[in-house]
Amino acid sequence: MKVNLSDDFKTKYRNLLGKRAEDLFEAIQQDSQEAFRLNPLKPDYQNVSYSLDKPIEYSNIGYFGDIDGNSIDHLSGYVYSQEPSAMYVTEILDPKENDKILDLCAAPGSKTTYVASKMASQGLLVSNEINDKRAKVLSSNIERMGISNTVVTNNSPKDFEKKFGDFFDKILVDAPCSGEGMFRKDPESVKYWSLDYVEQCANRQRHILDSAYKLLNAGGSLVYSTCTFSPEENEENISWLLDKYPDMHLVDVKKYHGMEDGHPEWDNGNPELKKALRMFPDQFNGEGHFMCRLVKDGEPKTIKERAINDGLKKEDRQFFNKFAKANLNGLSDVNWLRISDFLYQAASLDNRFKGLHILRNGLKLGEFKKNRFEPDIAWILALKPSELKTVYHFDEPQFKKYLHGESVILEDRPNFNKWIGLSYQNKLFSWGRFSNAQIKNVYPKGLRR
Ligand SMILES: C[S@@+](CC[C@H](N)C(=O)[O-])C[C@H]1O[C@@H](n2cnc3c(N)ncnc32)[C@H](O)[C@@H]1O
Repeated sequence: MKVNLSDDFKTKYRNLLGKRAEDLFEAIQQDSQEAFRLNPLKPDYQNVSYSLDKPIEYSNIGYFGDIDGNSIDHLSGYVYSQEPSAMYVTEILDPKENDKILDLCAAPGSKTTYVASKMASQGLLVSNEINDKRAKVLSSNIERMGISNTVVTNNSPKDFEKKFGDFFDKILVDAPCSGEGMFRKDPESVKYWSLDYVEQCANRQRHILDSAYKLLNAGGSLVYSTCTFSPEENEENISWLLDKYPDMHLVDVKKYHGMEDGHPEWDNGNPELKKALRMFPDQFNGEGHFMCRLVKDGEPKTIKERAINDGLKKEDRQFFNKFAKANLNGLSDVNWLRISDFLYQAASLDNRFKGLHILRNGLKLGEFKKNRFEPDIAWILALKPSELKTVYHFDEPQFKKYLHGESVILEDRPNFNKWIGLSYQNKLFSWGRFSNAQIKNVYPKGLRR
């Protein structure tokens, strides 16, 4: 589909880029670059049905290629579709296993799920999204990828300031922007673009950056990224932050083939801005992006957790242990948390979260029903086959039937325990409730196809 670039857009970029602007306009009319990531949180994670022949040089889990949202690799969280430029944002954030990380604009979750996959289920990741519908999508993507160290919140960045103060080691602001770098991926988005819209976005981004500064511990890193070319939303906002907060400074990030320096001449001429990174689709094999990493001066403060009560009732452990004894090969010691009738393996028991709108705190293990415990899909997506007493491997017709919402009859009438893991192509994707030679369908209605 042709992208209809407005005269204002063309004039603006002819002024900034000179003759090169024509190459950029031409690149915007080409197909966008498809890519995907593997998920190292899964066992045997390279076992996917997609070709791994075209690796992305700066990511050890990223590959060029397209994936199918109905494939088992996708449904079981072994792959995540993400275009190549966006992958580099997580690389420059450089998540480490015991970090406390805040992603302030996280939905639908491409960067956050990459961050979590680098933290190996350790530390704490808070994935926040201000828009409630988008926050739900974020939460389901986190569930699909089997992530357990993440609290998903649905708040404005400002809501965190009083509660958390300078709590976080690393913060990602992947800001809502005018989206110029995504025009060819989403040609409809060009309709919203105007010179005024760029200004509005830049203004909103400053508010988010201001919160991010306040939430960052001394010595911590802030990564700012947009998928737009406009200097107002990029270099100008970084200059604004550096002027307002002199204890912040830009640091160099490695630039691979086709990645370019930031443009000081599009702003106040400060040569530091060259440390930022730009990707233009006429030079780089990906969509348009801007990103940079800033560090806050000083020695990190020690942050102590202020633990809340886990909310478990007396009989909860009894019901849960009964379930575990019958269906699992053991149980590791985790932070339990009961919220209404649901049991979580909490990512955090810190009372700083009190009053925030939390969609998910860690891993939802299941629900207490009358005198019993029933496991949740989120849990199976985070378990390994070796942790379950019984895993039943479906063939293709059985898999399709189950995915469609039907039960599956086992002619050989095996003698299984009640809750079994279901796998297809060696990937766990659902619980099954076994009774009387049948695997009863418990695949969530919203996921059926
Ligand atoms: C570029 S998208 C984030 C994409 C996401 N990081 C990913 O990789 O999948 C920006 C997000 O910021 C959210 N947003 C919009 N206004 C906001 C505001 N004032 N503060 C924080 N986030 C906002 C949008 O709803 C949107 O989900």
